[in-house]
Amino acid sequence: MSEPKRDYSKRTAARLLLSLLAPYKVTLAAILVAALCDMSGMLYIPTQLSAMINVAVNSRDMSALMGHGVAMLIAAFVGSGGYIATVYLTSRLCAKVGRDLRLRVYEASLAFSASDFNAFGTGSMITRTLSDANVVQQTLLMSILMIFPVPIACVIAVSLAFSTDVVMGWLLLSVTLAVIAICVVAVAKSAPIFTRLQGFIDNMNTRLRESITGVRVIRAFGKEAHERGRLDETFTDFATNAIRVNVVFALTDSITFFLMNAVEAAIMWVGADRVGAHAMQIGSISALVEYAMLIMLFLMMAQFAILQVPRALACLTRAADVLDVDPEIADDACAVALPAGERGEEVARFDHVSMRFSDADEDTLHDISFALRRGEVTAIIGNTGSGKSTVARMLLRFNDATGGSLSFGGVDVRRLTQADLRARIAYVPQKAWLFSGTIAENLRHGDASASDARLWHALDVAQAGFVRDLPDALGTRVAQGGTNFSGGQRQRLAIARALVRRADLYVFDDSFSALDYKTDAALRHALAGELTDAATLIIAQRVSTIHDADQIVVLKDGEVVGLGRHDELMGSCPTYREIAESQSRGGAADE
Ligand SMILES: Nc1ncnc2c1ncn2[C@@H]1O[C@H](COP(=O)(O)OP(=O)(O)OP(=O)(O)O)[C@@H](O)[C@H]1O
Repeated sequence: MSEPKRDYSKRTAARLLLSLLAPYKVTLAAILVAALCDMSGMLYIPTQLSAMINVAVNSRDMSALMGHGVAMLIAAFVGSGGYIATVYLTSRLCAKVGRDLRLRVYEASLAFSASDFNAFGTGSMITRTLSDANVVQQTLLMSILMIFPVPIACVIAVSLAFSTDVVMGWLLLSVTLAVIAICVVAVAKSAPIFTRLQGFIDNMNTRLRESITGVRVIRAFGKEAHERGRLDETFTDFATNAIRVNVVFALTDSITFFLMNAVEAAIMWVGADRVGAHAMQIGSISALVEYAMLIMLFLMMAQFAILQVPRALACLTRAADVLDVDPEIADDACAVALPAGERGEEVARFDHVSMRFSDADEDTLHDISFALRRGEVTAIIGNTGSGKSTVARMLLRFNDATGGSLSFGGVDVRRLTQADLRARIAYVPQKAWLFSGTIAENLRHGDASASDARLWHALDVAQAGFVRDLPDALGTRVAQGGTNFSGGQRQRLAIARALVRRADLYVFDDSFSALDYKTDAALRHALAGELTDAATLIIAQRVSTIHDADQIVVLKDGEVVGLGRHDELMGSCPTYREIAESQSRGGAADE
């Protein structure tokens, strides 16, 4: 499986972040104003406190004391208001950015072909859509609240310290630079580990998913211990790296806490000398201690947030990788619409079509030619792996022809929009997948506006009368994947879902395989009366299922080796005769 193109340059991540923030310029401006109020209020309080102490020590002027007290109160209100507004606006902004990123990645993945999707893997796509977007959202929140105010706070506090006393200014500046240096080292050490951690989450997701969905196979083969070992290895990789990061955190925190206390002691020590030398007033010591504590606190918080930045950049780049993919199947810029009410007799035509999967070395289909006509049933039969499902998927443009052309309604499918094309086709996939919800909701995937009467009619044609016996009938809950129904019931519900749609072409990809012969025959009989106005394509393994088809395409290793009705093929096509005879020997041929 080839890895998608990856460019871990920070510019891609930065560009994506800017495009995510672009719609929220006004909110960003409001956050800037609120943060400035918060910062000014916070730093103004120690300045006023220092002035208050100096007044109390020197003159005991009550009105001056009251003035400083009122100024402190106003600063406290402005600061708190600014802080509340900053947190509120930032939380809203980041939640919206997270939502937008998730939506963008999800929408991009909807346009992926199977091989585009395989290039990333399901586990990684889930991590990129959910966990990565969460990391970006949280880091953006922390960055705005914890990193963004730091330079402003440091510059203001160090300037105030210098204006109070030059020696104290140098002291504060030196400690600030020392803590910044520690932060830089800690970030440099932990950034690569954080980036690796995201890859480990991918691995955990992929393996966990595999072992949960395959739990029955694991139990049936007694492979619990082996599977536990595989998961244990993945969890241990993650834990080992997470511990390494936490050790860096713990060391940095302890050093910074030590420096916080050391700088407080130094300010007291040096400050006492400076006050003794009448170089500054005693109240200024409290202001300087406050400035120092604020700087340390901001730097510590910033350091925690900065450590998340490389991980968030990696997540943004991983999202950019998804958004940068040019989907293998894309709508033509000059796509034409199928003429409304186009009712030509020939619904679709394969004209010398060849198809090679992008990751394959040879063609899966070679030079296929046949037409699907309105009112006719076309069947495809062939050995497993002969390319039957690939033919069906090409009709829906899940894969494009690499040679020849496939037309729908007389127009090359590559010149139609995918939505227009798929709206004309009702498809029952090989694996009958149902969504969590009710039976009615599942059936209305075929047509959202279908009435209950139409749903019941489709269920009757699909031989899914068992729904009538369910206590909640159409309102019966369906578990994810439809696992609360049997394989045959799921197939019939998937057939009914397709029948709810009014289409020009109905494609049944091996959709009768889980049905018993009697139900299979009853279903085909009901379908024959129902789909007289559309083309029908039935892919089947059993000759009995396609016995009455108007034309049967016999596929062998991706080539058409026979085309005709049952009786003709029995005489002219050895491959078909072999399949039919092997089934009749097994008692599975014509009823
Ligand atoms: N995404 C893919 N990438 C590469 N090769 C693929 C891909 N999907 C299918 N193939 C290959 O194409 C061939 C035809 O597959 P296809 O599913 O069309 O066969 P089929 O006749 O429907 O088989 P079955 O009867 O078992 O469902 C197989 O050899 C398969 O391995």
